[in-house]
Amino acid sequence: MLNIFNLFRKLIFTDNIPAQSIKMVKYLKQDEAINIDQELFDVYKFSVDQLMELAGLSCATAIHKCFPPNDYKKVLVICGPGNNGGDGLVCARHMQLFGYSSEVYYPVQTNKPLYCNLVHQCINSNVTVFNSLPESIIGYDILVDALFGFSFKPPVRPTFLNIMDILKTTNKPICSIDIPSGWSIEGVPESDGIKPELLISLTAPKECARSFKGKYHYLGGRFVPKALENKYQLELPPYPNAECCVQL
Ligand SMILES: NC(=O)C1=CN([C@@H]2O[C@H](COP(=O)(O)OP(=O)(O)OC[C@H]3O[C@@H](n4cnc5c(N)ncnc54)[C@H](O)[C@@H]3O)[C@@H](O)[C@H]2O)[C@@H](O)CC1
Ligand SMILES: [K+]
Repeated sequence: MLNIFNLFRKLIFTDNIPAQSIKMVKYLKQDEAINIDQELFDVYKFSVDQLMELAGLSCATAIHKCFPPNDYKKVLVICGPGNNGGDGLVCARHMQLFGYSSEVYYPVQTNKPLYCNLVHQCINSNVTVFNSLPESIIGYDILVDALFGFSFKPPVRPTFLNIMDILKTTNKPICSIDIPSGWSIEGVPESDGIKPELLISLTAPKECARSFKGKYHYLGGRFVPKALENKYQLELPPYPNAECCVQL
């Protein structure tokens, strides 16, 4: 029902933007996503932690819209070894501030200051961070998948197979940050791949998001300068007012 409504809204109007001015958002290939990321740092001089904070905040906000803490109190955020995992650490901290009880499973940690600080911030915001898998995920209401983002190259390495199996077989709602983990960025997902209910694409959706069949698809990471958007012809949808995420 919601998807039909959104399709109708997209065809007719988007927040008072006339139909003729709406273009389809671009879906990025892996190398485009990597190049845009690099340009944000090298040309536009953003720092990683700046963008990560905005990305993680937009994910927490989108999750709040779809799975509010009154109904989905206890959350496990599963963080991988790269920047996708960093987004997850930021997201977990903001979710705690939003009224969730958040915990983090972060199996492969680095000693880079950025990540040590993010872990420190979590712990000091009453977010428990585990490096071994909790015995059971029965007690959690939602799972946030921040394992792998646009730099993922299949197949999944052995260290992450257990948690990937849990994500593949759980009936808890999964919220995936940027990419549903394990999906190839440009390909079609395997039939036994993870099936998130919410996908928050960051900067712009990636090719694999065309196969997303979950209930909610949001765009977050509202930090793309107009010149960069134009250069890569991203055709981003307008974000409503001061929102940090928008439903696609
Ligand atoms: N420009 C953007 O759009 C921004 C992107 N950010 C996030 O950064 C992510 C990309 O981060 P990274 O480039 O660090 O990469 P990822 O976080 O996607 O993953 C890289 C890590 O995963 C490991 N890995 C890759 N393939 C694997 C496999 N098959 N099995 C096990 N481990 C594997 C790599 O060794 C590396 O440690 C994005 O998806 C997004 O979440 C945000 O932090 C900030 C802004
Ligand atoms: K992910």
